[in-house]
Amino acid sequence: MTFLKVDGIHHTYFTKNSATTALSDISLEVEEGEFVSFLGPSGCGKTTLLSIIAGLFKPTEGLITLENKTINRKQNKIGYMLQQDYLFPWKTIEENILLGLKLMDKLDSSKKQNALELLDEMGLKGFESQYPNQLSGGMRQRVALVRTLATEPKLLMLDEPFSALDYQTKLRLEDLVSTTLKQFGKTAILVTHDIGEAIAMSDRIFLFSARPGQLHRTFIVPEELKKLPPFKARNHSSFTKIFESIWKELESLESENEH
Ligand SMILES: Nc1ncnc2c1ncn2[C@@H]1O[C@H](COP(=O)(O)OP(=O)(O)OP(=O)(O)O)[C@@H](O)[C@H]1O
Repeated sequence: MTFLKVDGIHHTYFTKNSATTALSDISLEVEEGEFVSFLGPSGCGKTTLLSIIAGLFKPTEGLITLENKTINRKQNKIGYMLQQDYLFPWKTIEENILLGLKLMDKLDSSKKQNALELLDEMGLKGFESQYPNQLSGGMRQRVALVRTLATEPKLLMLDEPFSALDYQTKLRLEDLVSTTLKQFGKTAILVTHDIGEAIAMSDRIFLFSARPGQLHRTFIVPEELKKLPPFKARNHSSFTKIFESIWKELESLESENEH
C-alpha cells in the first residue's frame, strides 16, 4: 500500500481580478518512514503543495490519499514544524508541549509521561516550568518538535523549520530532528531552499520547476549518505556530487524563471 499518494494535483488561486496557477499536474508517492524534501525556485508552489497535502484546502483538481483514505485535516494525522515555533508565550514549556494533546482530547497520564521523556531526550529537562521567552531559538524549536511528536502524527510537515536559526544551531537541530524522526520511524516532508539540508536529511528529493510548479526531477540520495546523520553526511564525498547535480538543475530552472 502506498502511504501517501499525490495524484494529478493542479491548483489555481482565484482572486477578484486574477487567477494564479501555482501547481500543474503533480503526482508523486511517499512510502511510510521515508523522509522527502521539496526543492524548487521561489514561488514554484512548494508551500501550496504542502498545505494541500495537509488538507488545509482542496486543490482545483486532483486527489491526495494517506493510507488509501482521502486526506482530511480533522483526522489529526499530520504534525507540523514551521519556521516560527508558534509557542504560546503565556504558557509554560510543559503546558505548551501538552497543548496539542489537550486540544485533541488525547491527554492522559501515559501520553504526558511520553511527552516529558521526549523533552528530556531533547536536552530540555529542567525547563518544564519556564516560559518560551526564557529559551533560545533552537531550544524553542525543540519544544515545538516535542509538542508535535507528542500527538503521534502519521506524517510530519516541516516547512523551512531551520531557516530562522543561526548556522550552528541549524546544523545541530538538523541532526536532532533527523535522528528523532528515524527513531520513531516517522514519515516527513521538508520544504527548504537549502540544497545541502535537503540532501543531508532526505531519502529522496523532489525538484519542482518554476511556477506553475511541475515535478521536474526526483533525486535519490545515495545509500552511504542516508546512513549518516546530516552533519556527517555533509562531509562525505558523495554529498558534493549530488549537491552539484541538483545545483546545476536548480540554476537552469531559476534562469528559465527569470526569462
Ligand atoms: N493565497 C494566495 N492567493 C493568491 N496567490 C497565492 C496565494 N498563495 C500563494 N500564491 C501564489 O502561488 C504561487 C506559489 O506560492 P507558494 O508560496 O506555494 O510557493 P513556494 O514555492 O512555497 O514559494 P517560496 O519558495 O518563495 O516560499 C506564488 O506565485 C504565489 O504568489
